[in-house]
Amino acid sequence: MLRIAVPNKGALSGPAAAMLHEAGYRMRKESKELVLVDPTNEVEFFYLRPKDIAIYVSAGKLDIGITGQDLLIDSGADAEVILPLGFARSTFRFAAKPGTVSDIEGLAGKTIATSYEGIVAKHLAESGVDASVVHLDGAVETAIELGVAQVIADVVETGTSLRNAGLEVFGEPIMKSEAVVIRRSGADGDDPKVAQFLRRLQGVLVARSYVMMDYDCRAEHLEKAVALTPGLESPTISPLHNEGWVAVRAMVPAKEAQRIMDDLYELGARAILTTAIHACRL
Ligand SMILES: Nc1ncnc2c1ncn2[C@@H]1O[C@H](COP(=O)(O)OP(=O)(O)OP(=O)(O)O)[C@@H](O)[C@H]1O
Ligand SMILES: O=P(O)(O)OC[C@H]1O[C@H](OP(=O)(O)OP(=O)(O)O)[C@H](O)[C@@H]1O
Ligand SMILES: [Mg+2]
Repeated sequence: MLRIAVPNKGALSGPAAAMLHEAGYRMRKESKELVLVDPTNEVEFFYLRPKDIAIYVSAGKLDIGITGQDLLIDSGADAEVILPLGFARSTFRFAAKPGTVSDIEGLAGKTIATSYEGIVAKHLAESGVDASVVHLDGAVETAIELGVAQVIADVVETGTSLRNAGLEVFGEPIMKSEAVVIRRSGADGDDPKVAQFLRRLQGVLVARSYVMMDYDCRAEHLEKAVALTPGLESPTISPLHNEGWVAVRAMVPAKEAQRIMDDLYELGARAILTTAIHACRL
């Protein structure tokens, strides 16, 4: 049985559950379930706090886990990223009241509130800045107004939380993050059960970002049409009953599908269709 740590709550838990469901795994029905066995797929899911997942995985009894890259770094746990998952994308930044602190040197002697002490301490040490760090569990944006700190370091996605608190980011982003699959550093890289799990998630990532495109075009336009839809390996070309026409089938990036359909139409292609891909193994 493959033993997998998954986030039990917070920003990562919903999207992680959705991705696992799309990959064909059983999901818990009730948010109080701590462990779920999926015998058909030979996996066991452990629902854990996102911040703790890297620590559990590095301890060795769980094979892999889904967490945030920032949480992995913050924990200092001996685990490594094996697959980025493309959701829960965020940056990690310093922020303060406008006109107070505006660069990293200005942090000297200040108090910084954060839920990510590990990342902040590492960054301050690397920058050679001496500042105090106070740990808060969440809602860090309020810490300045309530006199706990002069600066915060927190996850920023849209910036809405900072704006609502009247704060402004300063300095370069401390790090970028997204959800990732991790394993213990130095774990067996060839474990077939892990490889199969990763292939399933990669299948979901591809299915989400590509569509299947079908169209008919005149044989003399085929080269130009294929240049627009080269597919992943090579498009499938089938003869049509009408002489001089062919049918083309290729995967295209979903984001570019509408532009490609316009270009194909201009070229004389017709019956241009896109269909969603539900799963795949490349
Ligand atoms: N608004 C957001 N947009 C994108 N990613 C986010 C957002 N908030 C948190 N994350 C990411 O989610 C992970 C944090 O998950 P966690 O569950 O600890 O946070 P949370 O949703 O703020 O929950 P909590 O309420 O327990 O603090 C981190 O990897 C972080 O970068
Ligand atoms: O830039 P934004 O789009 O506003 O997103 C970032 C905010 O989202 C998260 O907070 P959450 O809602 O999880 O509350 P928390 O502070 O209690 O963690 C994060 O901690 C930031 O506060
Ligand atoms: Mg939070």
